[in-house]
Amino acid sequence: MRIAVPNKGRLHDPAVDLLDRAGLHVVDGADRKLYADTVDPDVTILYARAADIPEYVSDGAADVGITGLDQVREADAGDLVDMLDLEFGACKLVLAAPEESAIESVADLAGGTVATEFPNITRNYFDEQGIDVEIAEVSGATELTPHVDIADAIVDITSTGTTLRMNRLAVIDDVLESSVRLFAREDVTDDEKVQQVTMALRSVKSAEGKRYLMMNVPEDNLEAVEDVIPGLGGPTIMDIAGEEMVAVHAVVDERHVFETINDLKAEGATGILVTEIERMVK
Ligand SMILES: Nc1ncnc2c1ncn2[C@@H]1O[C@H](COP(=O)(O)OP(=O)(O)OP(=O)(O)O)[C@@H](O)[C@H]1O
Ligand SMILES: O=P(O)(O)OC[C@H]1O[C@H](OP(=O)(O)OP(=O)(O)O)[C@H](O)[C@@H]1O
Ligand SMILES: [Mg+2]
Repeated sequence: MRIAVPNKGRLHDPAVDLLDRAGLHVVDGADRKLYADTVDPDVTILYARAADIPEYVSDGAADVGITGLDQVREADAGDLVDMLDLEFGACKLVLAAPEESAIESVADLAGGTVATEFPNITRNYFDEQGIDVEIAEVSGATELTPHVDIADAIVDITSTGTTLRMNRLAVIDDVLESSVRLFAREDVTDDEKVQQVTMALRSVKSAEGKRYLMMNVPEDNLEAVEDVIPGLGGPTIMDIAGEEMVAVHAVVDERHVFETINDLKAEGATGILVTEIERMVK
């Protein structure tokens, strides 16, 4: 089974880090190599440009790929199945025009020109709106084009909004919300290895933002303690030999840890430990 992973750019490090946390450590992955092995002899990595990954997966050079939804939509590369939202690389494709221009809605662009690195997404967007525009494909610095009379508006990626602001461009409409996903070719979604890799990555995502609480609780207060531990199924309770205390383990949302610990202390819990969780396999 082969996984296509971004070879450089902003998606490379988080993708490799995620595979690592899923236990799929890359071995012998020296810089600038095309392929790398992983600790699983049946799983190899193919390093490719984020924009090429959809095509590589649909053509069979890899079976699954890690790349942005924007890249998959732009590639129009056969039927890729969105297996899992990996939740990094979040950004939006937006339609934007110069702040001082007369363009205030999509309709104002009829007969105009829109510059973009995403001609297919842009074409589909305007087709759906029933608005006829010329599309000027560029390969970067899209934000400059409206200021040099190449285009009236752009469709481009924004995340913090800094680049749009610096170029005095106002958002007219959201075109696509994107984040990095695990994609699989349709014919391999049920393969055992594909399922195993998906499960491993999902287990890392499930553990993010969760903490493991361990504590000792007087037997008599157990019910009260169970009441203050929020959600995620009942806690695990273990007898402590020869004592009138029980050990309680539970998974809680990180956001609730501060409050929960205060509540637990009030109910007589002692020796409370809070630890991170690497993976949660359901
Ligand atoms: N602010 C952002 N700008 C660009 N891409 C982003 C941003 N936030 C998330 N992404 C995602 O990263 C992808 C771009 O990956 P890419 O490998 O091209 O990174 P890069 O750092 O822009 O490298 P390059 O120098 O090749 O442009 C986008 O298609 C999108 O899915
Ligand atoms: O909303 P912001 O946080 O400002 O991010 C958006 C900018 O980031 C990307 O460029 P990138 O840094 O990838 O440079 P590039 O044009 O060389 O790809 C993208 O093309 C936008 O220009
Ligand atoms: Mg870029």
